[in-house]
Amino acid sequence: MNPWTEWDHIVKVDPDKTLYEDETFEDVVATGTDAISVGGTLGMTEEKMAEYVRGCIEATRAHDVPVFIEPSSAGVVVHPDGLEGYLIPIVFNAGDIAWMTGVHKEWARIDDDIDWAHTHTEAYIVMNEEASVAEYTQADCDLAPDDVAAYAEIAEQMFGQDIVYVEYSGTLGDTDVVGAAHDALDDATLFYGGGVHDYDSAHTMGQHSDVVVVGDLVHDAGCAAVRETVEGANDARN
Ligand SMILES: CC(C)=CCC/C(C)=C/CC/C(C)=C/CC/C(C)=C/COP(=O)(O)OP(=O)(O)O
Ligand SMILES: O=P(O)(O)OC[C@@H](O)CO
Ligand SMILES: [Mg+2]
Repeated sequence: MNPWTEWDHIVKVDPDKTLYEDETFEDVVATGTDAISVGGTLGMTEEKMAEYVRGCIEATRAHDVPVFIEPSSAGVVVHPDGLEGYLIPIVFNAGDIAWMTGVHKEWARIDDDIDWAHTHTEAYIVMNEEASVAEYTQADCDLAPDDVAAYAEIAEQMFGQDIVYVEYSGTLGDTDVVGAAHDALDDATLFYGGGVHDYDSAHTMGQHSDVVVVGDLVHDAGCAAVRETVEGANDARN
């Protein structure tokens, strides 16, 4: 069984940002999140990625919290020992086919060490036009709930995707949109990310998705706030 089918919550740390005050990766693990993914869009380098991934792997060694890399380009993928795997975005509503196959082709061309057994794809639907990721991928964010549901449906049924990711990076999404994607899936897992900042927002989004992803909060407000979101996401499932 795919590990994410058991998850309620992911912390996404961005190597281009610092942790909150003097917090450590151990503090991030102690929030009770189910997995850590390392990724971001802007300012990413292989060095920053390697340093953050190393820190996360060391912090999770004594715990059962897997660490994944979620790359925004082929050049930032590293292969350290102890990494659980790779979550590779495919942007279904991108304005350029590069974000569906082009950069992936390029990755396969330049990286001879791809560990396919631990590489999983995520069918992204990017919904916040203000986010860097929307600009980066020239995403068409002008979508109604039935458009998003249809993208989710084809991602699972035609493209065999096990993860669909409704991405509102930076802002809390529309529950009608998120819920429509959720309802459109049979067995695939719906990740929701964007603007989750407290118990209530995590609980609400957790009720309309399978896994809640929390990003900026860990950098901007710290682990006490993240812990609340873990509780909200857990309670939404139970
Ligand atoms: C083929 C390989 C190895 C990589 C390419 C994978 C693709 C298609 C990436 C497209 C961009 C994407 C969906 C990246 C995922 C990470 C993400 C959404 C980070 C959050 O982005 P923002 O919050 O907008 O960016 P900042 O926080 O950096 O402003
Ligand atoms: O940073 P936030 O707004 O929490 O978004 C989380 C994640 O979906 C970003 O890729
Ligand atoms: Mg961000």
